Order: sequence, then C-alpha cells, then structure tokens
Amino acid sequence: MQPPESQALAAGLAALNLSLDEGQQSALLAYLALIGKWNKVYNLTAVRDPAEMLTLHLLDSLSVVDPLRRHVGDRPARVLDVGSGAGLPGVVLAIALPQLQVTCVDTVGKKASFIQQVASELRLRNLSAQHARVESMKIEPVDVVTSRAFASLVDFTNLTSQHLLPSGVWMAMKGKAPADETAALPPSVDVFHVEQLVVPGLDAERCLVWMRQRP
Ligand SMILES: C[S@@+](CC[C@H](N)C(=O)[O-])C[C@H]1O[C@@H](n2cnc3c(N)ncnc32)[C@H](O)[C@@H]1O
Repeated sequence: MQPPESQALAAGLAALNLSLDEGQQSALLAYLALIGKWNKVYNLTAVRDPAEMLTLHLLDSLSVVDPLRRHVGDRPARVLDVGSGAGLPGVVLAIALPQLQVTCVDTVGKKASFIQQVASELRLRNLSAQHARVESMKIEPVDVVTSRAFASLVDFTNLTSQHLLPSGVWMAMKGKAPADETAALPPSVDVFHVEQLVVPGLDAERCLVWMRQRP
C-alpha cells in the first residue's frame, strides 16, 4: 500500500494528465519532505501542513508543466525562476522537465542555500540557485523567465528584461487574470496569451500570463 502523499500526488498528476516516472514522483515527495525539515529551522514557507503543501506548492507548480512543455517542446531550454523562495516553481520544473536548465534566484540567502541543498541531495544537475537581487544578478540570457507570487507584471518584466533572449518569453503564474496589471504594461511588452489553469484540489482561480518583448 502506497503512503497517502504518494497516492495524493499520483491522483493529482492523473488529474493534470501529466505522466511522470517513479523517480520523478519520488523526487517531488523528497523535495516536499526537505521543505518540511528545513521549515523547522528556517522560515521557508508559511504553508506547513503536508496535504496543503502538496496542493498549494507541488500541484500548483505542476499545473504549469504541460503549458511550458508545449512552449519549449523537447529541446533544451534555459529557465530563470525569479523570487523562488523555497524553489517554487523552479525545483518542480527541474524535476518534471529534465531537459530544462533551471536557475532560481532569491534575495534571501537561506532560500538560495536550501535550493542548492535540494539540487545536491536529489542529484538535480539541471538546477542551481543564486543568492542575489534579480536585477543585478549575472546570468546568460534565458529562454523563459518565470515567477510565482513575486511582483506585479510591470515590476516582473522591468526587473528581468535584460535576462531574456530576444526570442524568449515571460511566464508569470497568477491567480485571477490580472487585467489591471496587464493594462499597466508598457508598449514594449506584448501579452500574447493568458492561459487558465486548473489545480487539482484547489478551489481558486489560477492563470499563466505569457509575454514577450516587442522588437
Ligand atoms: C512571496 S515569495 C514567493 C516565493 C515562491 N515563488 C512561491 O511562490 O512560494 C517572493 C520571493 O521573492 C524574493 N524577492 C523579492 N525581491 C526580489 C528580487 N529583487 N530579486 C530576487 N528575489 C526577490 C523574496 O525574498 C521572496 O522569497
């Protein structure tokens, strides 16, 4: 008999129509256990109940895997997760889409250290973390800049535009479609898609705002 969190993850993946192998599912659960362990010492995330963490952190982040895979296809791509906190969605993306090279950045040193520890313990060679302000970090330009619960769309795009390849896109995880935030964007930012997401077990609106730079 599988432990309850494995069953809940498997059910969530089925609802998302996502197929992850056993190794990936174990890595996701090990990641959740590491958050729980580090949360006892460092305040990584306010969510502490394991079932809530599974829905609000894992399944919420997993809900963007298919949209991102549809965008990048099977090719290798570089992703920057801004204001990752405990590694959301960056760590989940690195586990679910191993062809990605994921860099997480956070201004809080213990959060970046935690993500480095996750990369090392789970042997995720495609995951790294920087302790920096995103606007002043050094990184080769990336294909996708993403964030969850980081900043308004104006601040998010403004602070990160220098890290995006000319062909790159922003993928912002948001709750209800933020019409006021999209309206406030400068003409240089093109919102080309607002995609509704469904997170299994979560009775709340979620969307992805896809943007790119106008030439
Ligand atoms: C509300 S938390 C979101 C954490 C995570 N993305 C999540 O969804 O659980 C926002 C994070 O952004 C980080 N942050 C704020 N300003 C930043 C900046 N200029 N550069 C990098 N990280 C920043 C904070 O330290 C914090 O960990």
